[in-house]
Amino acid sequence: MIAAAIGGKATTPTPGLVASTGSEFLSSLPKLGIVSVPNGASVIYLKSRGNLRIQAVEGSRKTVNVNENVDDFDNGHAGQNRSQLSTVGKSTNIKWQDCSVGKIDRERLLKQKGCVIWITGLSGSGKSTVACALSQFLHQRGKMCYILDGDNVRHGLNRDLGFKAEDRAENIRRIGEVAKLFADAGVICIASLISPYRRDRDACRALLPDGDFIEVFMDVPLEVCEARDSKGLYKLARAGKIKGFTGIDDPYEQPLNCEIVLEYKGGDGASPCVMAEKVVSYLEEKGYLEA
Ligand SMILES: Nc1ncnc2c1ncn2[C@@H]1O[C@H](COP(=O)(O)OS(=O)(=O)O)[C@@H](OP(=O)(O)O)[C@H]1O
Ligand SMILES: Nc1ncnc2c1ncn2[C@@H]1O[C@H](COP(=O)(O)OP(=O)(O)O)[C@@H](O)[C@H]1O
Repeated sequence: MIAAAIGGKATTPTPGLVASTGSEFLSSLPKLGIVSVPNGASVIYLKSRGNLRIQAVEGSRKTVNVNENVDDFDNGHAGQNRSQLSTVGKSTNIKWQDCSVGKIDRERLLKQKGCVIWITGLSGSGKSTVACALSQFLHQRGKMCYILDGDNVRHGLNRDLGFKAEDRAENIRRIGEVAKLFADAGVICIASLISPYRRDRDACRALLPDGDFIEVFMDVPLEVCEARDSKGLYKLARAGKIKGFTGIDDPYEQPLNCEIVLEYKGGDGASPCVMAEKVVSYLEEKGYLEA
């Protein structure tokens, strides 16, 4: 019955999927559980706000995807009720260590709500500039924020990664996980990286409770980014001296349903400050600047 509720008969459900089911049946389930579905995959689910949310799926032959996000979305205390030993990816026999001080407590202290503002776009589209302007505005208002810039994180945590597709995917995954920790700390985390693949961005979105992942698309034409070429990288890419450069000979997949689009308009209307103010207004409207 659980399998029917979350995965149907033949398909493997994906992490992040939310399935509704009868309330009586739902109340009979433990908060967190593992169940096998008919095609042999194991599914870890979490009860959240009257629904079942898929946390991780492991196939019978290979791991489909693993998402260790088992935050308790109902009370903001990460990991509550995770009392059993579990397997996450290659880690076996692990147990969540809980603490009585939770996300909500930290948010009250900071008078804000933790979230992730994920700025995606081509190189030269203005991601870092907007991230910095946004950080300045928030800081001036007494709000705690932190920028995870792709370029900067590649100087440390992600120094072992290059720009081939699987390295970019791992870069995005790691930054997504770190951003999630910042949000759990109550911080407004601004992630600014090209993140060219929709699937990878969506996987980061699935790590967070609904609403807390705010995707911002820098909608700037390639010609404009290339004309800016502040680092001279487009020139090198056009000359064939950099292979696999996003927008030139590597793909960029635009968001389909992002929360905010910052569109290049030319002239005064498109200054980084105006763009950052748009993000601040969104945060204000959605209640992220108060606890
Ligand atoms: N091949 C290739 N493609 C795109 N970008 C390249 C490449 N090689 C180096 N750079 C520089 O690295 C910065 C992008 O790093 P990211 O971590 O944001 O990229 S990604 O999200 O993993 O795709 C990017 O920074 P931004 O210009 O700030 O976007 C570039 O300066
Ligand atoms: N809104 C804007 N209008 C005009 N120029 C901009 C704007 N935003 C950024 N720039 C300029 O474009 C260049 C690239 O910006 P940057 O923030 O480094 O982009 P990214 O982080 O996406 O690579 C910089 O020289 C920056 O000053």
